[in-house]
Amino acid sequence: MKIPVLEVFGPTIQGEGAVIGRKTMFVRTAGCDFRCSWCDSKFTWDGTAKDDIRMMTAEDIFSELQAVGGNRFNHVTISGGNPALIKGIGSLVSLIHEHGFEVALETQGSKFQNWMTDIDQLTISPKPPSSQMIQDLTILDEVIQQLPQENISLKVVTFDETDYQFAKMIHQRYPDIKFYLQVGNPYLDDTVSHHTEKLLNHYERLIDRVMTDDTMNQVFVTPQLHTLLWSNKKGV
Ligand SMILES: C[S@@+](CC[C@H](N)C(=O)[O-])C[C@H]1O[C@@H](n2cnc3c(N)ncnc32)[C@H](O)[C@@H]1O
Ligand SMILES: Nc1nc2[nH]cc(C(=O)O)c2c(=O)[nH]1
Ligand code: SF4
Ligand SMILES: [Mg+2]
Repeated sequence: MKIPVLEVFGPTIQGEGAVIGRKTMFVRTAGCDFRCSWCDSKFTWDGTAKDDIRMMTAEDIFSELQAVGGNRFNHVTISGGNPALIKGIGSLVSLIHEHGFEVALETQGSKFQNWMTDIDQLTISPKPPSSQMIQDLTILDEVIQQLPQENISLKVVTFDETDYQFAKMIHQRYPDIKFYLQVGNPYLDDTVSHHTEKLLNHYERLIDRVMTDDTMNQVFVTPQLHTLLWSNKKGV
C-alpha cells in the first residue's frame, strides 16, 4: 500500500506537545479532510505542492529516513495533512518499530485507523472556532475511546477567547487525558523572519489567561518551539 509523501526531514526537534524538544525525524503526508483558516501546512492540501507528492511504500520511506537522517535518530514523527486518512501508515509504523525506534503522530481526531493504537505518542488536536472548522465531537469521542489513554494527548491551538473556551470544553470532556494549550501562530510566511518577539507576546497572554483560571490547573501551556526559532520555514 502506497503513502502520499510531501516531506521527509530531520533530525530536528519536535516543536510541539507532549514530547516537545525530542530529537526526531519527520514524515509529512499529503491531503487533509480539514481546511483550517490558519493552517501552517496549507501546501499539504491546497494544491500548490501537488507536483511534489510522491507515492511511496513503507520501505521507500524508511530508506529515505535513513538516507536523510543516517544513524542520527531513533524517533520518527508522522504529520500532514491528516495521516489518519491513510490506511498504509500501519506498515510504516511496524517497520519503524522493527528497527527499535519510537513513532509519534499528529492528527485532528476526525478519523480512526487501527494502527493508531500502536503509536507511542499520538497527539490529537481538535480545531477551535477560529479555524472555521466544525469539529464533530461524536467522532472525536469514538476515536478517543479506541485509543490507549497513556499514549495520547490533546493539543488545542488557541488564538482568542472563543478558542480558549473551546479548549476548556475539550479538556472538561476528557479530563483524564493530558492536555496542551498551544499558542496560535498568525505569521505564516515561510521565510525565516523575526516573529519571535511577537510570538512570545502571544504566548505570554495565553499563559496569563490560564493562570487566572481555576478550572485549568492540570494543563500544559506551550509555544511552537520550532516556530520561535525558525518561523514557519519548511523542513525544520
Ligand atoms: C499542520 S497540523 C497536521 C496534523 C493534523 N492535521 C492536525 O491538525 O492535528 C500539525 C499541528 O500544527 C498545528 N497548527 C497548524 N497551524 C497552526 C498555527 N498557525 N499555529 C499553531 N499551530 C498550528 C495543528 O493544530 C496541529 O496540532
Ligand atoms: N520541528 C517541528 N515540530 C513539529 N511538531 C509538529 C509539526 C507539524 O507540522 O506537525 C512540526 C514541524 O513541522 N516541525
Ligand atoms: S487539520 Fe491540520 S493539516 Fe488539516 S488544515 Fe487543519 S491544521 Fe492543516
Ligand atoms: Mg508544522
